[in-house]
Amino acid sequence: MTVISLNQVQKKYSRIPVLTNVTFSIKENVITGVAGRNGAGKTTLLKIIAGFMKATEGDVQVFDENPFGSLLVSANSIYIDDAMSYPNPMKLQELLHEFKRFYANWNEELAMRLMEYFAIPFDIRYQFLSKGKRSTFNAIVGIAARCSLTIFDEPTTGMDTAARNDFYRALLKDYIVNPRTILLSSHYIDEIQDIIEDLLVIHRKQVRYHGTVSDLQEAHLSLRGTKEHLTEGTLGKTIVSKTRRGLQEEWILENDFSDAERTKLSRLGIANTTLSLNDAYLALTEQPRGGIDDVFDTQKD
Ligand SMILES: Nc1ncnc2c1ncn2[C@@H]1O[C@H](COP(=O)(O)OP(=O)(O)OP(=O)(O)O)[C@@H](O)[C@H]1O
Repeated sequence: MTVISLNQVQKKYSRIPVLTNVTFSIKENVITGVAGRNGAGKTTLLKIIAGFMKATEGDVQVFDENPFGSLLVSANSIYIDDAMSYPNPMKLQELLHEFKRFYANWNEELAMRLMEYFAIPFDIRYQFLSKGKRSTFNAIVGIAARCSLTIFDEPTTGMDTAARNDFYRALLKDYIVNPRTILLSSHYIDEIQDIIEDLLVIHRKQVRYHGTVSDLQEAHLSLRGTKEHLTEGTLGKTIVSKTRRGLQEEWILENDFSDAERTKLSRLGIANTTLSLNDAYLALTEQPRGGIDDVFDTQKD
């Protein structure tokens, strides 16, 4: 069953477009990573899906309804980010009590066990928690709510490495037993790659990629060699990026090489490897040509 469906969605802030022609759909019970450079439009997209803001144009369907103002969507979804706010006077234990009333699938025992594991005091107000502990508390709420649609927008902001690892592990363990549709935005692809099945990449206001992690990795090839050999071996190919590596260069290209073309690469002494997910993602979203090297390159050709 399709849980989220966007068709030709556009979003403008004060007439300035930040999302254009966004079309994709997400099936039930899949964990999808949402990635993109700073300012790409991830938060805007996630808030449109959560029903917090309206798209300027296009059709948005969540659980077969327009999420904006939908009771069905708000009752079955949770949106967690680092800007959560709760009523000031309430202590965490009182908040947890309220969540139990609000979220139909709330698992109190799990919430309590996670609070204890992450050493979060119950008898304190949210605003007095440290930055990392706030994120951890929000993450616990996101997991324990067990909503059919769970949206985490950069949930690990401020968490230390151990807490980040534990959060992703807890989320995955709970998801395996209680599958739901999860959107998880992060700038750290390495951290989420073991738990996501699909990746949605927003770039230049549009969907640059939506598909499986493995398909993305196979879509590109990394080649290392001298500039002359690389130029000869990649004639007519689409070059995504070029980076200096000492005396050699690393070029990332779209992977449409035939067997004969790969043989030619070997003959020229060019090493070819598939990319890590993070490198494949960077290849999609970095500037073409030399990237940051160009800034320092005073001898451009
Ligand atoms: N309320 C707003 N009014 C005007 N412009 C906005 C507003 N909110 C966001 N923007 C702009 O919309 C664009 C997308 O912002 P958004 O927060 O969705 O990006 P993001 O991908 O989540 O960024 P980041 O990775 O830095 O968190 C940015 O250029 C941002 O400056």
